[in-house]
Amino acid sequence: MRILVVDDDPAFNQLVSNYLQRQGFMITSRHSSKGGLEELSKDKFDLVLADYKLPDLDGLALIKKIKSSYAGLPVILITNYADIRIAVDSIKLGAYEFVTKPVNPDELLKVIKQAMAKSGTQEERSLQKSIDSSEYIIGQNTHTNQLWKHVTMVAPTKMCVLMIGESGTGKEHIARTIHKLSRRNNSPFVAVDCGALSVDLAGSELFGHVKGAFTGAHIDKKGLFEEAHGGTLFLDEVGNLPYEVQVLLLRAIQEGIIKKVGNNQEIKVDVRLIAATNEDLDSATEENTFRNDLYHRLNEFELNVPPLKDRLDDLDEFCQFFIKQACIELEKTPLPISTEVRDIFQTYHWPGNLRELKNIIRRAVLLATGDQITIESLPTGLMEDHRKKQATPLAPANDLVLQEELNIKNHSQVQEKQLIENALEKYKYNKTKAANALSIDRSTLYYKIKQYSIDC
Ligand SMILES: Nc1ncnc2c1ncn2[C@@H]1O[C@H](COP(=O)(O)OP(=O)(O)OP(=O)(O)O)[C@@H](O)[C@H]1O
Repeated sequence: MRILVVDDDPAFNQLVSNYLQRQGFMITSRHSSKGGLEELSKDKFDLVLADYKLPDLDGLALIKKIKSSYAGLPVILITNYADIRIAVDSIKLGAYEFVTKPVNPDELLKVIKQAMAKSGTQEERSLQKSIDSSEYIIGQNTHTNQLWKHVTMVAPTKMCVLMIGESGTGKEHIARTIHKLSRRNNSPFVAVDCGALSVDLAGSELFGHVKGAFTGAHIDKKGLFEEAHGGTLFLDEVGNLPYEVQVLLLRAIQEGIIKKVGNNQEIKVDVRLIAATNEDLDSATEENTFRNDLYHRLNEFELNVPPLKDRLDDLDEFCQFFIKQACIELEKTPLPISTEVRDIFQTYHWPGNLRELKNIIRRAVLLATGDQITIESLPTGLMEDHRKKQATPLAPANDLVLQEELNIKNHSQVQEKQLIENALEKYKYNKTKAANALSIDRSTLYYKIKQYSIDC
């Protein structure tokens, strides 16, 4: 395996090169970006290790150049910890990882091995089969730009993050990105669907059990907390957690100590928690279905993830991204979407959000026969929705009267705001009832209240 080291500090360069050679790698080292790029044009490498501070182009500019000519080649950036923003930018530009100075050789070796395992050999890369599923689209939308800023700010901390958003908006993707941008990125990211944790099994799933603890416990088992030790535990659909399990979870978070089922021995765990919900947990605490203390423990930092229909300005970028992914997976040549399809996408309300868009595009790429994606490759449900919308034009805003069956998903932003205000007023600011009347879930209502700065 060949590694290109680009660093202008001769002592550091020598040290890293010697260490990696001892680990069995073939090393070529250069002291500038220009030198590094020359090497890449002459020879094949499996990985580039680049310092940020270089005498000509800086590390970020170097990553850009490498990614434009050798897309699948993993690059690891070396920065000072004080340069955390640069490190974050490097990930956005496609770096596999960043390592901070002073470099711990074992940590470096681990990251290099992970990068190589993920990207495969030069031959595999040249087949362009690898999909970088960790790529994160920030988009143009003001709200999602702000969201990205918050993601990068909270990532390096140990704060618990609570994400609120509809299904398919990208909550797990954000959780993985936070983990990747954190200092825990060399330890595991473990995800659990809380709705699937039954009262009977939750203790054993979260904290593990010892052999003989209950009927069927034939061997000792590690729980999710232990598996995520040193890393991040992602609690998806946390609102579905049975009440009894919430108590167990709170204790584990507060004390950082767990006990396996059937054993009294205390085990210390170091886990960062990220939770996600598509419910309004605030109301759930009022209704006593979610513990208030757990809610506040998880909600040290809140992120609101908008539904796709509220970030349609990002739709084109997501389309391109998902087309690229689908084409790599299905071994097809990238193709654009027709203007007609684009118009349909722009007026659709996307109840399944990014997941729905990704699936529709994947299907369309598979079915496409010509040189672009046309309406023939769209699912019938989407086309029917479009036809219905065309057949029933919207009533002018001043004619609108709130009706129980009104669905706000079909209205413009001005109309939407008015409808939400009317619904809130009608139901005396009871958000559950207002959301029901508007046929949206409570997390969307909360998001919209914030979006339109509605006073309630
Ligand atoms: N910012 C993004 N950039 C690129 N892809 C994204 C982004 N956000 C989401 N995706 C992709 O969209 C799909 C849906 O995202 P994800 O599974 O994270 O949604 P979710 O909100 O966690 O859904 P659920 O609540 O149903 O679990 C995934 O395939 C994910 O990779």
